[in-house]
This record gives sequence, structure tokens and C-alpha cells, in this order.
Amino acid sequence: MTWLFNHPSDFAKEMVSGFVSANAAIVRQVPGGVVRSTCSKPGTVAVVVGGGSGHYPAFAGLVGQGLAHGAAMGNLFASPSAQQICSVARAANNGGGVLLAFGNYAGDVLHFGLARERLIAEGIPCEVIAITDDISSAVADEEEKRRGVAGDLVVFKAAAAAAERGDSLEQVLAAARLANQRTRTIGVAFSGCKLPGAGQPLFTIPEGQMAFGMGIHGEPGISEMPIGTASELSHHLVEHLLRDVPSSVPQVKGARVGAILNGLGSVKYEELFVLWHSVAEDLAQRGIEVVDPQVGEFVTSFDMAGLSLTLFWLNDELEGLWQAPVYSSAFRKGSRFNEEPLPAGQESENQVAPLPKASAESRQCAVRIAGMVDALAETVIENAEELGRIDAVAGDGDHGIGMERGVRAAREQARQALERGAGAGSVLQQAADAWADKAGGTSGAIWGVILNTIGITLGNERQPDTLVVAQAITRACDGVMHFGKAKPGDKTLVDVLLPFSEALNQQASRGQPLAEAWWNAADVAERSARETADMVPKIGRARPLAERSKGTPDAGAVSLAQIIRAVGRCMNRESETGGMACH
Ligand SMILES: Nc1ncnc2c1ncn2[C@@H]1O[C@H](COP(=O)(O)OP(=O)(O)O)[C@@H](O)[C@H]1O
Ligand SMILES: O=C(COP(=O)(O)O)[C@@H](O)CO
Repeated sequence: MTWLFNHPSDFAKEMVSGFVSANAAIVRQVPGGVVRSTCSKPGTVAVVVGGGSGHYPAFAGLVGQGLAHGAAMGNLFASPSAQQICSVARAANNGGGVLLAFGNYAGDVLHFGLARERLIAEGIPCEVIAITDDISSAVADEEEKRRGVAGDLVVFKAAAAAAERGDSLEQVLAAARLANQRTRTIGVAFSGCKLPGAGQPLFTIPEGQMAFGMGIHGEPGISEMPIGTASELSHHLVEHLLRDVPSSVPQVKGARVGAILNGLGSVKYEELFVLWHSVAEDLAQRGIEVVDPQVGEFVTSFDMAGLSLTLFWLNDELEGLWQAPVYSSAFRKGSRFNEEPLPAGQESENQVAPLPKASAESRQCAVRIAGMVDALAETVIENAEELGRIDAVAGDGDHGIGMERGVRAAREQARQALERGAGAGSVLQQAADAWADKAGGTSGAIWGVILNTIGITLGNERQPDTLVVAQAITRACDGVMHFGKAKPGDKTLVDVLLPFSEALNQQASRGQPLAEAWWNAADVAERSARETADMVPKIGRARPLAERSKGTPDAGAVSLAQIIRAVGRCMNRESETGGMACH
């Protein structure tokens, strides 16, 4: 249960403001997140971390001298957008390039990847590292599929210490990779968390049981078992971690390890110390030497009852990086830094870029497109709760919330673009950027690609006909598949977008008017969305819950089909009332 909030949708924003106000000597707020409020060495690499909010001290609490230079902060349990990440990275940049570091979650991978491309295009050298320490989330020979949890701290710390000593971007990336390769975490959960204002917990665990290996958003674990004693749990945790020792460690006996015993929210420090007592004994019995263990909260999940144990297998390089001093709000080591405060920041993120010129014909079409954005927004808002319920079966339950944030922003931005004389393409591109920025998460990134690609194809000159619209949808589908790497059959919205695009192209080649062609293709979209219920997810958050997901359609596929139908209704209304549709 989260007890205190004003309006649930303002929770993340108000939390950042309060955090910054309470820690002004260490951090300052910039659009998209926070950066250090003290000077960093000019010419050094900036380490920018980030992810969804709701995991304090990850990520803002880990910004400060010796640790991250900035943190991009998304909404609750949703990745920040590429725009947020770029804004934080620009503010954190010291002239030595930027390393973006984050946990390996689909939305984060997409948005941080996009941010990297944009920063490089602006002339800021940039690299990324997706952290993969959670051994329960994929088998050892699929390490690249593993999620990032409390091991984030080890990787952030190693990268930041390397940056602090003046390493190049390549060397900082190498330090981060070294830490990631040598860090392993396993977690356990006793009960789920309730997001601010939510009626139900995000996930539940049967009374008296613990979910061994469960992820920080309720991703399923390896097994469920009765909650035993602290020392029994210690044996389980240590045993699993010792089954997954990195191949670079020559021998377990005599090895030096760093350790983090992390509380996920409502397990008390006292309980953690009781458990640590057993863990320390278990490790000592195996001849493993623990260096500077950390027991406390480093990555949390609101009031989730659970914990994780991280071991990182030290070599001289990693031990030096781990032991370097650090002064952030939530994590401190060694002697305090005496860096000068930065002069007051003057951020100018709100500059409005000029729109490309548009013909009168395209501006007329833009009015109708803005109407369609209105219509699709209405539909998403109406169905947001239901979309959340569908997503909660095998995902993290935030699909409705994220989509609602996205469509509200897209609707607002489309209206503003219209007032500034935008053509059809620009209205869609403006809406795309706003959607991706405000929604964050996987679907935010994907919908940004969809609307942006359609906008580019429609352009700002001509009134698009059925063939051009069909071509725009084909390109959007290609763009989504290229960007998100999902294939047909993976149980994502691609399983609707692709058949819809094929059906629309068929109708277009038969010379059907747009409204009719779209309406018929929408039948295919709806059928395809229903058919995703029989599929097994092979990508994204739902992948580990493959079996549970059977019988329930994919949330993103359902919302896409609803949006397609809503746009179709709008086109029909327009053609009935005097040929207003873009044909
Ligand atoms: N790689 C991908 N390519 C295309 N669509 C995807 C991909 N991964 C997930 N999706 C779609 O995104 C939807 C989830 O969106 P959202 O709830 O925003 O995700 P998250 O909570 O992971 O950020 C899924 O239902 C699926 O349709
Ligand atoms: O949850 C996170 C992002 O998840 P996506 O579902 O991939 O957006 C992560 O940042 C930790 O909260």
C-alpha cells in the first residue's frame, strides 16, 4: 500500500521535486530528471543512469560525486523517454562523452538506444550498457536476456569511478562491462506492491509462500515455496548464486566478492541484518572473502516485501573501482568530496522548433488528422482500465496508464501544431514526439515510431490518397519491426499491425476509397488482436510469463486494434458528412 499521494498521476513528478528540494547540495532538477549540482572535472565522461520511477534510491538517489552524473527518471515503472534521457545527458555532459547505463528492460533498451543515436547526431559521443545481473530471468547462455536489478549499483559505480579518474569513453564502457560480467543477483518476494491510488496490488503471492527469483515488477521467479527461516533462505540464495559463477573467476574458494543485500521495500533493516548474518557465515564456510558488504535499500519496488542478494566477483580492477569514494544522496563511501556547487542552471528545453512549410491542402487534411488523434485518445482513455487489466495478466499492468499518458500528450500537441499552421505530416510527427516523451515505456517508443513514420510518409504537401495511407502503414510496420526487433508470432502489436497493413494494401490496390478500405482492414486488425490470445510471448515483459499469458490477448495488440477502429469510425463520420476524410 502506498499511503500518501495527491493525484496518482502527479506522484512521480512531485516525488522528484521533493527529492531535489531535500538534496539540493547534491542534485539539481533538469527536464527529464536530475544531474549533479556540484562541478565535475571538465573533459571527463558523464555517466547517466535511469529507468522507471518507484525504485528509490534507483535512480536519482545514486547521482552525486563518485557515482552517476545524472539520472533520467520515467514514470512509475516505465522507462524514461529518449527526449528525457537526451535532456539529462546534455546537462550532465562534461565534454568527454556520455555513457548511458540502465537495467535491461524493453522500454529502457528502446529509449536509451534512441537517445544514443540522437546524442551522437548532435556531436556528443555516447555509448550504452544494459545491465543483466538477475540470474533468475534467463539461463546462463542467454545472459543478454537477463534483467537488471540491484546489480545496477555495481555497474554504475564501476563506470563512474572510471570516469572520475579520467578514463576515455571506451575505457568507461569497458569498466561497466567488466562489472556487469562479474555481477550476479537473485531475489525473492513475499508480497506484491500497490502503486499510488491502485485498488489492487500489482501482483500477489499466496499467503505463507515466497516467490523465489521474482523480479522487481512481479516478473515470475523460478519456484514458489513456503517461507522458511532466515538461514534456510540464505542457503537457497547463496547456492543459486554459486551455481552461476562467471567463467572469468578461476576458483570460488579464496575468491574476493562484493555483496549487496537489498531490501525491496517493506522488509525491515533488522530482518536484512538477521539474513546477512547467515549469508556471511555461508560465504565464509565456502572460503569466500567478502569485501565491504552493503546491507540496505538500493533498488526498491514501493512496498514490495522482498529482497535480493547480489555477489560481484572482484578482480583488482573492479575492487579498486568499487572502493573509490562516493557521495550521493543514498550511497556514500570514503571521504567526502569538496567540489564547488554549480552556478544556477539555465535550462532552455522548452524552445519550440519551427514547423516545416505546409500547403493549404495539407493543412486542411491536418485538421482531420487532429480530429482522428482526438478520437483515438477518447478510445484509449475509455479503455485504459481494461488495457491495464489485460497487461497485468502477464505484463506489469501499466499499459493503460502509459497509453493514456501518451494519447493525452499527443492530442494536446496535435492541437498546438494545428494552431501553428502545421500540415498533415507535421501534426502527426509532433503528436508522435509528445506521445513517446510523455508515455515512456515500450509502447511509448513504439507509438512514437508509428506516428512519426506515418507523418513522414504523408508529408506536408499533398492530400494523401488510399495508396499513400496504405504505404504509410506499411512503412510504420517495417519501422516498428526494425526498431523493436519483434517478429510476427512474438505476441506483440506487430501481430495486428502487419495483417492490418497487408489488408489495407489489398483494399487500396482494388481502388477502394480510404474510409471503406480502412474499415474493412479494421476487421482484420480486431480478429488478429483476438488471435494473439492463443500465442505465447517471445519478447518483452510478458516473455517470462508465457504460460500465464495463454488465453489472454496481448495488451498492445488490443489497444492498436481499438485505435484502428476509432480512426475508422472517424473516417466514416467524415465521409458521411461531406467527404471530409483524407482521400
Ligand atoms: N519489441 C516490441 N516490438 C513491438 N511491440 C512491442 C515490443 N515489445 C512490447 N511490445 C508491445 O508493447 C506492449 C506493452 O507496452 P507497455 O505496457 O508500454 O510496455 P512496458 O510496460 O514493457 O513498458 C505489449 O503489449 C506489446 O504489444
Ligand atoms: O520498469 C522499467 C522500465 O520498464 P519498461 O516496461 O521496459 O518500460 C525499468 O526502468 C525499471 O522500472
